[in-house]
Amino acid sequence: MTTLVLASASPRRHELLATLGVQFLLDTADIDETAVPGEVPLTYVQRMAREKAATVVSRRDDGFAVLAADTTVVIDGDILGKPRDHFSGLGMLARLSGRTHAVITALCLQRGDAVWECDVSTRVTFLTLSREVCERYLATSEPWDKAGGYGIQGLGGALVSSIEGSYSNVVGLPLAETWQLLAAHGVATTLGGLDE
Ligand SMILES: Cc1cn([C@H]2C[C@H](O)[C@@H](COP(=O)(O)OP(=O)(O)OP(=O)(O)O)O2)c(=O)[nH]c1=O
Repeated sequence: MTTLVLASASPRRHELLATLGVQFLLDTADIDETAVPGEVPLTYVQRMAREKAATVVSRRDDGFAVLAADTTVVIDGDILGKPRDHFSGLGMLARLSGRTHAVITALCLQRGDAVWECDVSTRVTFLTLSREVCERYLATSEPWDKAGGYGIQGLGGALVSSIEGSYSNVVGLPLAETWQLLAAHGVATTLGGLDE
């Protein structure tokens, strides 16, 4: 029997994976999240997820499968990670205001030398935001640990006029694709008690 390890410090990912009803352990991978100059967003998130999984796999023996994910916000081809400070948070919200962006999550499942990957993209459209609204949102604790400087699952949901695609993907772990990835590779065979 394979033990699943979620390589993530994100409380949202912990909660979302627990929602599937699968058993798992937690570990974290501290990797350098700097993008390579010229790296396209999809290549970047895939590389991040792969590096997180590989870091945790290297600490475990063969009886473990490791799941890792990386989520980023993409607008005009640019990667918006977590805001460094108030100024960068303000810049991110100003760029997202009144426009549609993509939220991409890459998933990586690794067991021994075998690596399986998939990625999911959701289109998110923001309301037009006044400077005052941006400032008030940045005064909350929400933006700082989240790609693009907002959390759709919190007050940030009030900034979003519509989404197209997976909601759980925006929060950091697309549930349908995660379930499919785990089931396809025999890591989890029941979904909340239901057979796959
Ligand atoms: C856009 C958006 C992102 N996020 C979060 C999901 C991710 O946790 C985070 C993006 O950073 P990530 O680097 O993907 O993840 P993380 O550093 O939080 O956790 P770990 O690498 O240990 O797994 O942004 C939200 O919670 N809500 C949102 O609406």
